[in-house]
Amino acid sequence: MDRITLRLGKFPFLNCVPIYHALETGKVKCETRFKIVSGSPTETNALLNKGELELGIISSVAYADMAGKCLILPELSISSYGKVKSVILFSRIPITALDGQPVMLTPHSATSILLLKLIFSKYLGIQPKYLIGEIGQPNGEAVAGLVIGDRALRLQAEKIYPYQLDLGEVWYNLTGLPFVFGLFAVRKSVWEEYKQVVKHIWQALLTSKRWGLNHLKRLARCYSQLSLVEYWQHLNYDLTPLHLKSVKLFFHYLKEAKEIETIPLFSIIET
Ligand SMILES: C=C(O[C@@H]1C=C(C(=O)O)C=C[C@H]1O)C(=O)O
Repeated sequence: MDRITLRLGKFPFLNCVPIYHALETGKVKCETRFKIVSGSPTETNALLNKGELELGIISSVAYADMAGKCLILPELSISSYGKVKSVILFSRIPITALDGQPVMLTPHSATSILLLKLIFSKYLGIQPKYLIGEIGQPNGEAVAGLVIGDRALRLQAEKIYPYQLDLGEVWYNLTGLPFVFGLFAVRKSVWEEYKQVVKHIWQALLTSKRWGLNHLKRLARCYSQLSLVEYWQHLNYDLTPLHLKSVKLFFHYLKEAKEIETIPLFSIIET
């Protein structure tokens, strides 16, 4: 029996709870030994790229760089059909007035940053001045900023910024497609050597996701926040042909905008 311990990447965001909770808490058993490593999207992207993770969630756009060394795990993603609620551009002034204005881009994101740039350049015809960092710092010069994850949920509740753009909603209105923020990937070399082990953990993730989606209220109570049920219901965790069509369209636009060099082939593990 293989005694490898797989390092499985996860985001430290509430969006991951429905997929990971049952697996992390042992409610769903997995024959494979694994260790969960938590990091922001830019961190898990880099760790998987360097081989410091064997598999896990990454920004969807990171796959464009890593397609040579990674494969996609089926039936899993972090997506939304419309409002995502945790990928938001917050602004002090109307969004259409942001031309030439400083806009902060969170350093934790890869995909959402490019989606925002695309929305500005392709659909709004606006060219803000991009800076990397988080909004809300004292003396910060930015009038607007892209925020992802739990901080985006909190900022929305605080209502400090009067103008807000939900990027999942914009993509859906423009394309009629779900937007795929995160994909699950495994390193090719790991898949080649440990197919059964990878399949075990993939199956455990699917079982854990099913458990999570059937117990959203119970999960929300763990965080003493019943409103999380509605948040999680806005998210979608599948990877259907429609999701893949959407990622391909997104990559096509990114290539047009010279943000990525090539559109990769989408290689999914055979299960
Ligand atoms: C849905 C979200 O989007 C996240 C944003 C990502 C990115 O911008 O690279 C990647 C994965 C997602 O989990 C979120 O932050 O809640």
